[in-house]
Amino acid sequence: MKILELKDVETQLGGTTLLRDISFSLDKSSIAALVGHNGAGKSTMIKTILGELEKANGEIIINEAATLDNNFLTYKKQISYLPEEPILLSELTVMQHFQLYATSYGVDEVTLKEKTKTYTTGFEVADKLNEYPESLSKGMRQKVQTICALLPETPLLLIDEPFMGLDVYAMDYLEDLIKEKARNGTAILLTTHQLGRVKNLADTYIMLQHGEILDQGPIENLKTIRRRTYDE
Ligand SMILES: Nc1ncnc2c1ncn2[C@@H]1O[C@H](COP(=O)(O)OP(=O)(O)OP(=O)(O)O)[C@@H](O)[C@H]1O
Repeated sequence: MKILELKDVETQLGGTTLLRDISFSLDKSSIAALVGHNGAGKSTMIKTILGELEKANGEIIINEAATLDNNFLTYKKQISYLPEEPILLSELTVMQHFQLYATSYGVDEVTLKEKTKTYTTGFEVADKLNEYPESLSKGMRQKVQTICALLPETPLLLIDEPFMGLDVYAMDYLEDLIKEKARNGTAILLTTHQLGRVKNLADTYIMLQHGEILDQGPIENLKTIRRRTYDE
């Protein structure tokens, strides 16, 4: 079953075309890596799927039904998103952030409690639940934002640079969690520059260059791509 499908998507901003002729799909339980040089259009693609950037042309379909055009709320509720930079609120404690995300996505109290315990222990932030974002390190804020995105069970999870700012132990833990999410049915699209790590994580890759898809296919094929095209 296709969880996400893009057909001939084009995104423009201020008269400039940032993405053109973007077509790909993601199956249930699959992990796709969006790769490419700085400025290739990876974050733009994520923001277009989220509806933060308005597409100029084409179609984006979730769960073979909802689109941004025909049912915005149903569409949005099926996506969980981990941004490149944490966007935490200075007025809320760590636990209040988790409660906010849980409430927004209808995660029940028991599940919230269980997941909070598991994830905060795994990411070594269990003693930070009553802290405010200002008193956390950059990596800790990233961990809190990561946990927020992992709390809901949505069909689609979008992750912009999942390993940014995390220590090696946290990266390994997150890799396991992403794999577990996929096993449970979630389709995951992640952007990354860490090709070595993504080869053990993703099933497929989509390579962007200057806002267009240069190449896509099974992750094994990434090994054969010339270093000139994408330097490891
Ligand atoms: N707000 C904006 N206004 C104008 N141009 C933008 C804006 N945001 C991004 N762009 C342009 O869109 C293109 C794609 O940028 P994007 O951030 O999607 O790249 P990326 O592949 O995510 O890069 P990186 O690996 O550096 O994160 C770049 O040419 C960038 O200059």
